[in-house]
Amino acid sequence: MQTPDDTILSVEGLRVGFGRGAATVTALRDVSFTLGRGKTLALVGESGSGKSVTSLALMGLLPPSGRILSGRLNFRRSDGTVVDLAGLDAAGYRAMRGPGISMIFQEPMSSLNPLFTVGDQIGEMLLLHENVSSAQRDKRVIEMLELVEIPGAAARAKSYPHELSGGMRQRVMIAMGLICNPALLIADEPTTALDVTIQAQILDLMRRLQKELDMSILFITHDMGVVAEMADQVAVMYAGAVVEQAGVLDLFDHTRHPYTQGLLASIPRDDLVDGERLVPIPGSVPSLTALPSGCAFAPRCSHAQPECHRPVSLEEKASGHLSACIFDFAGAA
Ligand SMILES: Nc1ncnc2c1ncn2[C@@H]1O[C@H](COP(=O)(O)OP(=O)(O)OP(=O)(O)O)[C@@H](O)[C@H]1O
Repeated sequence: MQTPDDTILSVEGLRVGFGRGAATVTALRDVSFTLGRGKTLALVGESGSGKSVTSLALMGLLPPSGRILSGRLNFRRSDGTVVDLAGLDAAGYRAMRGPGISMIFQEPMSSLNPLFTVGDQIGEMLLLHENVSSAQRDKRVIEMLELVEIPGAAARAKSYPHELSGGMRQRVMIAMGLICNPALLIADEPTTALDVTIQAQILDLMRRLQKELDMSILFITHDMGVVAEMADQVAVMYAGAVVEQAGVLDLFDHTRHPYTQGLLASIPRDDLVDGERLVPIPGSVPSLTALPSGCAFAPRCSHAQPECHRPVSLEEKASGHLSACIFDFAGAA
């Protein structure tokens, strides 16, 4: 399939398994989504739906027990050529990380080395990917710390991670993610560990940097409030597959998949009036080793019919709005 010019990433039928032979557990069953150039796609879903495994597969960072079973991960490089990331070897991935795709994680303390200054760690990323002198490296590190609005950047570059607050550490992680000017940034719950004020500042910063650096962002979150603030497009995951993808307004206003409707009905909102209650989705996420046949959400779905136990795939129900439900519920949640 051709990747259109305005698409930076097109994931098609990604399947990832853990373990070997008959004991293989398929964690991603058929993940498909597209991300437009310069846009933010939020990947949303409950815990265990496969968001992190998707991002690790994209980065070539699956643990040794995990492997891509099938699928294409078409990524458009800055020079316009398209590469299938699933076909890269270790050296190919190393070259791609940094200038092509870079990732920031939820918990900076586990990603930063406590024994090195933050300046050294940001600079190391640059040395891995670009042939720069140590003076150029130090200059770029300080410029980067200024870009992520760390006050007293030159002095802060000499700090160790434990000397910084949680919000400042997350800014350092963003600086590390951006120093090689990536075309695509994968942000895995980057603000979950922060309090709401700092979270808002980090989200503002990411939006500003996205515009300035013309970057595409794959934003992983389970927080629909963050989705509403950050995303242009949304892909909703359930039990290792994407069940709905649409533009953010379309997804909120014309929710088509019953699982997404359930997710939206179960989040706290400011506009609930007295007497209105949050409605949790009944039941729990199925085990990957005992998935029902057909639609994996059917056992929890109030609209389920006998035909839901036949295979179902993600299909375009309206322009740019895809849903993996045999019915079409295009109302508000
Ligand atoms: N190393 C592993 N070995 C075996 N199974 C794994 C491994 N890593 C993840 N999985 C399984 O893959 C599935 C998807 O996990 P993943 O971490 O991607 O979910 P998630 O949507 O990111 O959840 P969370 O929001 O809690 O991070 C889960 O069922 C998980 O148990």
